[in-house]
Amino acid sequence: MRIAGPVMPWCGGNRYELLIDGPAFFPVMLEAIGQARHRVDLEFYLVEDGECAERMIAALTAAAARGVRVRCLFDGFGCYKLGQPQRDRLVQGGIALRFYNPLAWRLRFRNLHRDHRKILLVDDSIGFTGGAGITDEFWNPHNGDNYWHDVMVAMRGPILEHWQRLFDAQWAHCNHRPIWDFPLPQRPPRLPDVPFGSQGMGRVAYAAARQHRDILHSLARHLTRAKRRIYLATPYFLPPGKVRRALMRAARRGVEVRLLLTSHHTDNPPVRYAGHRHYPRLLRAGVRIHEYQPHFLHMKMALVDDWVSLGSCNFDHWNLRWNLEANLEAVDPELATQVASCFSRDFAESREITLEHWRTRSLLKRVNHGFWGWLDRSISSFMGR
Ligand SMILES: O=P(O)(O)OC[C@H](O)CO
Repeated sequence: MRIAGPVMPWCGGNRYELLIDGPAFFPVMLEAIGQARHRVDLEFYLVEDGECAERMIAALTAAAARGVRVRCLFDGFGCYKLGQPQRDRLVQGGIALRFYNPLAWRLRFRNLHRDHRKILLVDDSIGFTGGAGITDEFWNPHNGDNYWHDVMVAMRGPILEHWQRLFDAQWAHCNHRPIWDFPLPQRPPRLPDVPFGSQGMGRVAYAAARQHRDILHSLARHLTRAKRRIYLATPYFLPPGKVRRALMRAARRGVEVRLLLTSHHTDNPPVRYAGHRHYPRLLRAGVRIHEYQPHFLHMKMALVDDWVSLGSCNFDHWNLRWNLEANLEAVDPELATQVASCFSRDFAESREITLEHWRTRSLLKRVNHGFWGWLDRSISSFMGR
């Protein structure tokens, strides 16, 4: 498989389980590693020293010690808070460790290319993807109630073979041919149609900078065809114009369109402010906007009618320009129900932003929205969006 190349097909007969928040998904992931017999592959953007990484390293080195082949592919920037002692422990524990695009002066803007994927594959038996990183923000067993709100999905079935192909290709390429050396596509990829009436259908949708963006094209296609509902969650709301326009058009034709976004609990206030500049037009078109109150909302998940897309992609123009991303797309009644319930609970714990509320925002907020919005626009046009 060429890394910037083919679109993955749909395949049936898969089973999914949505796992909500670190205290739910990390123990399941660790248990899966504990039961590995042949192979564990891990590709993660964010990996930092702490209790969470400690548990993960212990599970990985224990697997390697009993003869399991363990490979870790971490992003060269996302893991900068993973100290040398932990890296040494991994390597001395028999784990093959690679880094994607470590920072270097000579790369200049190309330092912005990041491997943002979050994938764990264990044998051919179970795989996980979602939005989390291996850091204490997502799970600290000693501090149970304080976490970034995110989801991972556990996957079983033939789709694991496609995830394995994606991982193997990236593992092989990461030390050789950088993504920017691949030619830009002449036209958008040809996406396979969603099969009708099956259970457990799934597809690996991925992005590789501007060279391959099937996550975006697929999302846009589903937004355009939506009939009943569109629920979309992202922590960094800077969607490409194509996505914004599709959301507004859907709302105008009567589709229930609801966004789940961050509140003041965010790790990046400037990005939140920059995204706010899109609120008025979306609200006028009939899009409902909810800001999640209990924690930092970090999940990236879309439900369009019964089609689900969830994984690493924030659906924002920055991620889609520079990053490697990977999402599960699924059409499966059980998963759609789990995702819809997750959204319903989160909407109930959110503050809905209305146009009236928007018009009465403070002067300081207006200045922030204006400044950060202008900066986002200016940098994007400088980079030739
Ligand atoms: O890039 P994400 O969406 O995985 O989020 C990670 C945060 O940016 C860490 O600050």
